[in-house]
Amino acid sequence: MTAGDGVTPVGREPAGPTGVPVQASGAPEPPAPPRPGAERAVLRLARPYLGRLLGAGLLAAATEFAGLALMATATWLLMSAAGRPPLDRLTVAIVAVRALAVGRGVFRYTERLAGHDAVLRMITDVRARVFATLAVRRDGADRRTGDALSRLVSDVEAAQDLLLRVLVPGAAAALVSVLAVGGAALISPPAAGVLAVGLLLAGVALPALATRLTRRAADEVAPLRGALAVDAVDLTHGAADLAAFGATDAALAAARGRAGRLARLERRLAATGFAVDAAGVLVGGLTAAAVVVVALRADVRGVLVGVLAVGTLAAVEVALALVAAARQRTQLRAGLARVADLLTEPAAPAPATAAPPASGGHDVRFEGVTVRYRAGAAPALAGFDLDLPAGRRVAVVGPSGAGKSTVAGVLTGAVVPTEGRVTVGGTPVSDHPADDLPRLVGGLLAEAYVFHATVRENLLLGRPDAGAAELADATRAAGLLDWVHDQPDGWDTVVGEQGGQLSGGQRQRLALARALLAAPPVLVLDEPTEGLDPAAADAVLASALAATPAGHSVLLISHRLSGLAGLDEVVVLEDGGVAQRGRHDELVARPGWYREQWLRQEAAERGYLSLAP
Ligand SMILES: Nc1ncnc2c1ncn2[C@@H]1O[C@H](COP(=O)(O)OP(=O)(O)OP(=O)(O)O)[C@@H](O)[C@H]1O
Repeated sequence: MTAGDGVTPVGREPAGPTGVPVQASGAPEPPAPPRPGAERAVLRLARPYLGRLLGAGLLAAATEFAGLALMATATWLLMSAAGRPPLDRLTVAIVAVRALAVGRGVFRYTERLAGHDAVLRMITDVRARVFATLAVRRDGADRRTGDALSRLVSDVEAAQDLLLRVLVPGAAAALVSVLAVGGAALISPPAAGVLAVGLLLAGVALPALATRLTRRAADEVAPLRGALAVDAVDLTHGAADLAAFGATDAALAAARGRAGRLARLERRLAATGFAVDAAGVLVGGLTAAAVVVVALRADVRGVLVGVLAVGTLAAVEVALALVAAARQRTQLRAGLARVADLLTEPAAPAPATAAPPASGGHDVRFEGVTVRYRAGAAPALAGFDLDLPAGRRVAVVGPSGAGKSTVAGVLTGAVVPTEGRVTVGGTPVSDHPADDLPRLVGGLLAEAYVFHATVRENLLLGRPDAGAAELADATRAAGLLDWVHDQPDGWDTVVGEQGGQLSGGQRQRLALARALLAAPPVLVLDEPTEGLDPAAADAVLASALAATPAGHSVLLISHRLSGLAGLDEVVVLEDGGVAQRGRHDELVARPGWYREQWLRQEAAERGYLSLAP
């Protein structure tokens, strides 16, 4: 039962690589280089906050400039004070030092406030877009919870860091470097030339070197983190199965291998970072020395030489922020590319036209629907036709893999047909607004999720405004009411994560009750009695059908043929095509898969087979 899991058949695949393809050895394949334009795709979402970001950038530049000016003025003040001049010659400098010290703190504070305000607003948009895309994404690879979580949390933070740690400080450092050269030129143009060279080394050459040295390792980090998040989810959720198959050690070893590789990469990145930082300090010292020599040769004397030396050290330090920004940018590339993959994808299958609302009724029609999940593979559904006018009840049966769940997936919009179309109320499913379709079509889909909440909360998801009587009716129809009454906490019984504190049958009944409570006009029931013994299955199916309001249509997907006698039509699917169709008694009378299977199931369930030799 895989069709309803949300997949995109061939030709509709979303763009871009996802996660880390893991080789049998457990070592991740080298990542594809992040595609260009990822930053642009993310930054496009920052547009509404451009004013705030510009403000933050200017405040950051003001902070750095105040720091630089503070160092230069303080140096001038200290050196001048050593000559014991009259106090009034120092007054302006004293006031300037105080003002710059206070101003720097104020600028820094307001810059952080403005920058974070803009970025947190933008991140909210990014997260909402990423979440919306993940929620409807149709390729199997991205159904991995860990990877999705990693994209939502750490990759999205890359977008935040791109602005706060790369663009804003980078732009501020570049601006202040230019101002520093201008300031030095007022004292000595040749010294300013040397300073410019030093700043170019610190702000251009070193960042380029840092990028070159760390790019490859950095590109591997984000997908590896995603893979580790997948490991964490698999190891936790699959712990019992891994133990049952004696595979725990191998799975742990593979995860440990990835964790070790991540640690090695991060160590390498840190070591390269330290080396580049050390080179930055060296550049600062050498530039200051060269500036002093050139200034002395240019006849600059006394206090101003000291101001130039200290100012140079401070300016180079400001320019070195560009090294940190470049390093950060390199490390963010892969994460940004993973986010951009999702941002550049349509968040949901957009309606082609403004769809007419539910006034079209809820007649359902499948017209030549073909679904092909993979290129070259046989179609899961081939030219499937079905009429399900309002009030009709149809069962789709057939052997495993025949395409039954795919029919349900196409009807609920989870699977997009490769050819043909499905209409509800005359409007193609893909043209119904995403919010409207579940009100028309819904029910119990394959692998229905039961939440870690109370029985009541799980049920109310189907219809939030349901009253006590409606809750009881739906639960009774699903055969779960006695169990609820037997629980000490009754409706407030917590069912555990993924319904883990329920038996398989109880979980299925709870999901069925929720579907019955929701009572959409087109009720899809995909294997509603899975996990129940034959007698219970017959009883539950009968009561569920009886509880469905007249006028509502039912599409029942089932591998059991019992209890179908009351339905208007039974469609037998084989290899994606319709092999037989008719009412139950007609099909039982005719030779074919249905009759054979019916006789076999009847015999097995009545225990006759056990009497066979
Ligand atoms: N998400 C998917 N990706 C690729 N192939 C898929 C996917 N879902 C289903 N298929 C393939 O499509 C075919 C039909 O699958 P489907 O789940 O519709 O069959 P089914 O009749 O419901 O089977 P079952 O009774 O075992 O649940 C199968 O061959 C299956 O392998």
